[in-house]
Amino acid sequence: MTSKSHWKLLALALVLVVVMVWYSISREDSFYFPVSEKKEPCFQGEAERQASKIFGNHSREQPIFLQLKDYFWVKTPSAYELPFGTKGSEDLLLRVLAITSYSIPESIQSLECRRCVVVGNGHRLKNSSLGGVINKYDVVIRLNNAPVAGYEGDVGSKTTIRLFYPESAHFDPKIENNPDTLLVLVAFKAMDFHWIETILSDKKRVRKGFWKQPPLIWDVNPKQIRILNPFFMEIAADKLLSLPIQQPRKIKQKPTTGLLAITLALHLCDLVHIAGFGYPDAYNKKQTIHYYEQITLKSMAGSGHNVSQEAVAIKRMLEMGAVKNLTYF
Ligand SMILES: CC(=O)N[C@H]1[C@H]([C@H](O)[C@H](O)CO)O[C@](OP(=O)(O)OC[C@H]2O[C@@H](n3ccc(N)nc3=O)[C@H](O)[C@@H]2O)(C(=O)O)C[C@@H]1O
Ligand SMILES: CC(=O)N[C@@H]1[C@@H](O)[C@H](O[C@@H]2O[C@H](CO)[C@H](O)[C@H](O)[C@H]2O)[C@@H](CO)O[C@H]1O
Repeated sequence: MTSKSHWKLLALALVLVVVMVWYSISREDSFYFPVSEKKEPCFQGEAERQASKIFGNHSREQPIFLQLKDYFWVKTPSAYELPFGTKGSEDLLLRVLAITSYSIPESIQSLECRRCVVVGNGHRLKNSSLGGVINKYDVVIRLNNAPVAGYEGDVGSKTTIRLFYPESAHFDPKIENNPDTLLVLVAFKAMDFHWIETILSDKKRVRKGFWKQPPLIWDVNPKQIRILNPFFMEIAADKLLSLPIQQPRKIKQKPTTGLLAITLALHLCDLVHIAGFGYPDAYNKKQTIHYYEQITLKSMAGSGHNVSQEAVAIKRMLEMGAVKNLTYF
């Protein structure tokens, strides 16, 4: 080989290496951890230790779900209105808590170490083949109306907890959940409590007051329903996003349901993994955001979310090891 062609080959190899390095940096694969077939080792109290660094020492004292006794026997005062507290919604809430439950199921309670995965609705779950891995966690947390049927290979089929609000409730909850899935209501406004009360007590439905028509008939067992303590929305907003809690603005800034679910998992679990989190860059106007439907970032205008700020918060949690990511970020 002549020395000229030798140099050409070397230059080609160099270009190849540069392209490979650039590709892996651009995908930020540093926050991807390879999935192993074995269960990750779980250390009791680990998430609690991490959560106390982010949220402070006392957040663990808060109940995960709202309880009747705190509104019936003792009137627990709340400093904030929904979605960050229950101030002003107590009477409605009292009626809802009288017909729902607040317990953490025995199947979770009895675990020595709680391995949890929070499944975001992001497009990067598509063709991920993570279904089997997701199903192995003790607790699988899903969000809104994200489907499972037809997507089992990528997202799994087990749903231990699903967070939702009336506008994000799946019209047929039986298809996308397991019979014992906990359906956890995240209330943003008093009407959200009113909606669940009318559904469960079969009272006259109200159609006004929602930004999207929620189901009017919803086939669920009241024993499956829980009401998320708005405290978790408050600390996600305050400690993860530094948002003001009292906002005069019409479009209130608030955490996404996914960030709220990670906050919840850090208080409920011992190990927290996430999958399907991460939005396209703002200039990427054509990229679809969900694994199950074709919609873009444009659909989120007016939602009161700051997805780039949330990405910073998630990266911080990944860097400190509070959570691990099954997809790339
Ligand atoms: C039009 C609109 O209001 N869309 C909102 C939708 C919509 O209400 C429901 O899907 C029901 O139809 O809900 C939201 O979110 P959404 O239901 O899209 O997604 C659930 C959570 O997954 C994470 N996610 C999603 C897509 C993506 N590319 N990257 C992600 O990280 C986010 O953490 C997100 O919270 C919501 O509740 O937060 C936030 C969205 O703003
Ligand atoms: C005042 C009002 O109803 N605002 C609505 C927002 O709450 C709503 O955002 C949506 O509100 C939900 C709570 O109800 C969740 O926070 C969701 O993440 C968020 O996107 C947007 C959706 O396009 O429509 C406005 O009219």
